[in-house]
Amino acid sequence: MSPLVKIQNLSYTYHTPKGETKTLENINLMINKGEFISIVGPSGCGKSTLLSVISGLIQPSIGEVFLDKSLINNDSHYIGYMLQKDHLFEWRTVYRNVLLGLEINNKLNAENLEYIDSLLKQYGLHEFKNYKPSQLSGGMRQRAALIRTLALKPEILLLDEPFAALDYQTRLSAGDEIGTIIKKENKTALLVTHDIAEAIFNKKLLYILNYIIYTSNKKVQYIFLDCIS
Ligand SMILES: Nc1ncnc2c1ncn2[C@@H]1O[C@H](COP(=O)(O)OP(=O)(O)OP(=O)(O)O)[C@@H](O)[C@H]1O
Repeated sequence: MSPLVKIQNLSYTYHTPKGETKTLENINLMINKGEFISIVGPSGCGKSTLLSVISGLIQPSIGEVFLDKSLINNDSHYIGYMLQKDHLFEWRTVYRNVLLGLEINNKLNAENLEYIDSLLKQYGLHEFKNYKPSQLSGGMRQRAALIRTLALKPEILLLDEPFAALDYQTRLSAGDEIGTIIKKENKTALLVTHDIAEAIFNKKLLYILNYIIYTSNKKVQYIFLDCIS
């Protein structure tokens, strides 16, 4: 089976009038379909940069990133991005927030609407669909943001510290919930975080092998956790 994402000898350097910042150096990584990978590293080590490269928002300085055997580009429909802030719009109901990606991409058809309905029902938001985002808890908001992302049926989800804005207790439960949804929907996901505990939030999902990749400016270490339960 060929990997869904293949990163080969990736380096990235930012160039600004003040100079250059070497951010990623010689990263090699393969992500198979259905895998959940966590990338852990301290602030500033290049985690968000790595996601930006994988999503095609920026091009590698050196190296290549393949998505399903093709070089990535920035209009790929393969990618769903979930950020620290949920970016739900307060002037829209939960339902109209969840529809937003489909609206923008002109994909509001019966099949997709049915899919959204089933996600809202399965993940406990259906009865809140006419609420405003401010009437939801932090964890519910993150679930709504995830459903908005899933609506476009991305092949891979890029999660950039999606729980950082939540309080500790909510972060734990939202982490579990989001991990369960991703597993149930059989999505491939890449989570970046500086929080080791968050990186293994999917511990209940009986993954036989879970990769934690620790990135730093100069090196990448792979830590393999076996049979996390
Ligand atoms: N647009 C940019 N222009 C110049 N330098 C940048 C730019 N974006 C990020 N950097 C630099 O690249 C390095 C890595 O930044 P990045 O945001 O990828 O790290 P991170 O690990 O995601 O950090 P955090 O956990 O704080 O979000 C930092 O030194 C940062 O200052």
